[in-house]
Amino acid sequence: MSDTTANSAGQKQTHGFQAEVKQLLQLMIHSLYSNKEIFLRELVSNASDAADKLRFMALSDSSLYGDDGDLRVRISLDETARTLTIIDNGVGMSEQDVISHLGTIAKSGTKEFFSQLSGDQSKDSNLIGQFGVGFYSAFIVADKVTVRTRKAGAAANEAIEWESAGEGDYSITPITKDSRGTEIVLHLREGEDEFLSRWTVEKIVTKYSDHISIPVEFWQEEQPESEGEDGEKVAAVPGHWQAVNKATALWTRDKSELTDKEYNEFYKHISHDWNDPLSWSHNKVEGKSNYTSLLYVPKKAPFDMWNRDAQHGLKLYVQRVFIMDDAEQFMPSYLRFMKGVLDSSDLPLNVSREILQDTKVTQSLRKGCTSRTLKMLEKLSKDSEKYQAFWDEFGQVLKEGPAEDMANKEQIAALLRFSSTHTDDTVQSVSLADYISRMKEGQDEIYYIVADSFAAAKNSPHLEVLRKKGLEVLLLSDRIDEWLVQHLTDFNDKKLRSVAKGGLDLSKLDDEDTKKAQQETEQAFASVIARFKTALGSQVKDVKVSHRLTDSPACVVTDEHDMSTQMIKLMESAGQKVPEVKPIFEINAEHNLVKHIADEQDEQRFKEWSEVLLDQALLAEKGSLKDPASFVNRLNHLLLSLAK
Ligand SMILES: Nc1ncnc2c1ncn2[C@@H]1O[C@H](COP(=O)(O)OP(=O)(O)OP(=O)(O)O)[C@@H](O)[C@H]1O
Repeated sequence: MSDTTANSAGQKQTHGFQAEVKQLLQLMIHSLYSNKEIFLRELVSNASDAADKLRFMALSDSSLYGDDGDLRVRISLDETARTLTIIDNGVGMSEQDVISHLGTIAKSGTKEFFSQLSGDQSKDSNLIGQFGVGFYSAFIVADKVTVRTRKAGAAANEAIEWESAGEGDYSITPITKDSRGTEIVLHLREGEDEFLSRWTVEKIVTKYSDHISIPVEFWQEEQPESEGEDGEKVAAVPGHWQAVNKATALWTRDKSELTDKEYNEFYKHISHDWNDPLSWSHNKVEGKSNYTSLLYVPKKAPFDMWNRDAQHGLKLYVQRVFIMDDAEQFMPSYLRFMKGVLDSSDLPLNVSREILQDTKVTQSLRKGCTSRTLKMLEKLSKDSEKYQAFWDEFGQVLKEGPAEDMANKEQIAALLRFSSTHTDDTVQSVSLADYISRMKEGQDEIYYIVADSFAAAKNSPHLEVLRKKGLEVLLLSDRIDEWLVQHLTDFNDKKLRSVAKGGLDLSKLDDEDTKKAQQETEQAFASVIARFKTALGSQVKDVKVSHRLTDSPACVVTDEHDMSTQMIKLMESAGQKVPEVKPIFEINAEHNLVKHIADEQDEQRFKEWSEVLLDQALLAEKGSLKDPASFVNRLNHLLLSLAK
């Protein structure tokens, strides 16, 4: 069966696996055992990728095909030797390729993956699935794997044999291999005889790899001449390789003839994800633009979603010829979690990443894919359970949308979900439309607060009067939120309004009696306010009677057009110089502590109280003080004087 011979000139060398590979192999063998048949999916998937890569290289050098242009994968079983062999005539590997691909893990997210392992087998098996199992899954069922490979364009005697028992090391030997491509021989472990059964293996291949676009073939034994039902002679059929799959690119097939299972398996093939996708959208566009897109929303975020250098994007084909993986030009960054295939008839076959950067075709494809994705998410949002699962994984990325994509701002805003005082729950499930539907009569703005944490937002003194009036407030505490509200200033003609800023005016919602009472308090308190202003001097921009507090004695707010506290913190943490922003100090005239201070006749003591009150308010707002020691000293001094 094998077309290889040992290369007498070559020396066998032994190499150690990278430490992570050893760990991954151990984990895989133990955690994925109950799902062991997936090794076939992984190896057939790699063979199909190898065919795609060869086709791509042959676009510029068709001699790479040699006399072997029909790309395919073959699977053969040998009961006596107890081996299962997968043979492709794809791109193959050089010695260097073999060492770097089959001895190390060169993937972004590797560190995060290993740091998240828990030792719990079922949890870890899911993590491995998400991370991608790939070639090493062969060791779930094999106690020895032999790979023989010859790279396209290399001579027969430049082939390589890689062999390992999946423990600490592997060997590499130069060999002679007559044909191009890769042959992977799995020496099955004791007890894995089911993978020697043609029927079983064929069934698994059909289950997982029906969508593979090249033929997956099994050997069909010779059929001797026989007699038909009516005694007629049926000619002998010689032994031949026969495909068990449809071998057409799945996205070129008609939607109506594709099953969910096929879509799911295809997703796993292109994404290297373990889970089924959450949803997909398959579209053929004809007319001004001609392309087919098959876009998937994954269930789980990849390990490297927050890594700026991580690769993402669609698999690009031009007229069914694979061109590149991770073509990021067709999706905006805030949709970088999307997976899928784009097959364009308008791009040239020799298109490169550089050319893609700024062609009209790219722009129109990007527009099409973006709009398709947003529609898909909108549809998904009708199923609140599924959409919540999506939001919990990818919501933070989608929140980058309004800043990045002005044209689709309103549509993206409709997809956003927040925590709010309606539920007071950390789960972000409130849409802006939900919020608007609950707005009180006379309310024409969407209220929000941005804080460092959910607890800080939820317990902020700024919410006191809004809670009392039954006005809902969005509780924002993700890192991206301050950035989001800078760009998302309104939705459905309703302005978004920070409750921590000076411009908040709830008087429209108050009845005449309340307004009158407020005016009276302001007048009665005018002299106390003047004392506060003198006592605090340049520490504050202004001092006012507050109408937003019920339980707290005081709070600070930023002037409507000043930079918000949260924005200042973000800029400071990014090492940027921020101009000093003085707070407006608001006093709750009804609070007993404030009444006590107002009665204080000693101006020195009044100043101390004012400063303690201001520091308290700053602490509640920012979570820290510039000079905490002085605050503690002043507070202790006052406490002592009260204790006397
Ligand atoms: N049959 C093959 N022909 C040519 N190259 C191959 C073949 N099988 C594996 N490789 C090379 O080895 C690399 C590693 O394969 P492996 O399956 O472990 O990872 P992957 O396919 O890149 O991603 P994943 O681990 O998510 O499946 C591949 O990217 C490819 O370069």
